[in-house]
Amino acid sequence: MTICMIYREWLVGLVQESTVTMVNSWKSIIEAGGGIADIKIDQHMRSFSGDVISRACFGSNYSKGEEIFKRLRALQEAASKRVLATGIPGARHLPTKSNREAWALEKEIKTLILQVVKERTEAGYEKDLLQMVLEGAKSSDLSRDDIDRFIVDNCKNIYLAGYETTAVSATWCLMLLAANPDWQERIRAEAVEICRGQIPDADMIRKMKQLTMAINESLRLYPPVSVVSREALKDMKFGDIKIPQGVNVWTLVTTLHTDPEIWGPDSYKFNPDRFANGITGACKLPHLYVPFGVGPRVCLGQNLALVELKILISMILANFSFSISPRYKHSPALHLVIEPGNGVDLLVKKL
Ligand code: HEM
Repeated sequence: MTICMIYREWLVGLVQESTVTMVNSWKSIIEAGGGIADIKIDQHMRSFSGDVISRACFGSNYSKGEEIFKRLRALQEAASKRVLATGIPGARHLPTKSNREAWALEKEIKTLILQVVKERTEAGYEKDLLQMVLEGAKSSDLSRDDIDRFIVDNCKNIYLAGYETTAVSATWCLMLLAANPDWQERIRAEAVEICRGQIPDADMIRKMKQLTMAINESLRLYPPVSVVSREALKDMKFGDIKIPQGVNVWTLVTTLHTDPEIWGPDSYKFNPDRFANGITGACKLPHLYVPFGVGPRVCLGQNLALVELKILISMILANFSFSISPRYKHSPALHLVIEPGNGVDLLVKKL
């Protein structure tokens, strides 16, 4: 067995555990509600993806990982408020109340991460992402302070890149399946036939073609990351447009993903069948579909994210049926990711 396969099995195992926890929590809520429940699903999806990323990152130091991630989430909220609230260059250096709160959180996060690192170094080897970061730091020729910063920054990056994006993707996909019961039924039939009452594993999710098509379509219509950006490292020219060195070029993902020139006249419609022959069959050129970005800086966690989405959604479909609740108000909003402005409310029944 190669190292890659060992890691894949380990990751699939921990996604399965987090999924079972999520599904059991819905079963309890539905039982308490007498067979049906009106659930705002956003927070449940966040707990699921937070659980996966804490375990993937911090292995057996997982409960301390959760503490760190709780503070990172608070920091992320504070940061998005600060950016939206002022917009004044340099304002993030002023000792305002919210800045002081953010600085205190930063300090706590650093202390907690370095505490886990110390425990880990004393306890020995584990196969999690923290271990990979530590080994990356060890093989560099950075100074002690820079090593600490490297470790703290990488742990923060993994969390910020992998938590909200996966949670919001699952939320949008479930909303679309609730609004399209024919597709919900098709994917459920596929999941039930392939899994036969078992928890889906890597082989099973590979066989789930309809589910893959629906996830692709959901990431097309609601890509969590709205902009893929690149800085011009030298003066460049695209056609007639001159781009001076240092300028950031933003590609608007939603615009690319819904252009009728690229996707055809039904570009705003939920139609997973367009992915029946993969991404190349769905649009004019495959690099116009970029939910995970493109090129050498493409998302490092895309395989993990797809495993998470496939195991979670197929398990939910095998255990529950659901429709849109009358409480739901459709209002996609751009915060750090494109998320449902008022959350997603589903009426969920146990099968
Ligand atoms: C559905 C979920 C996810 C979506 C839609 C997503 C999307 C993206 C996008 C659009 C980028 C920028 C790529 C570019 O500039 O070309 C990115 C980068 C990145 N993502 Fe994800 N991501 C997801 C989940 C994850 C997960 C679960 C992890 C980690 C466990 C992760 C780790 C990263 C990292 C480390 C980068 C930076 C790569 C680099 O700069 O070299 N992502 N992601």
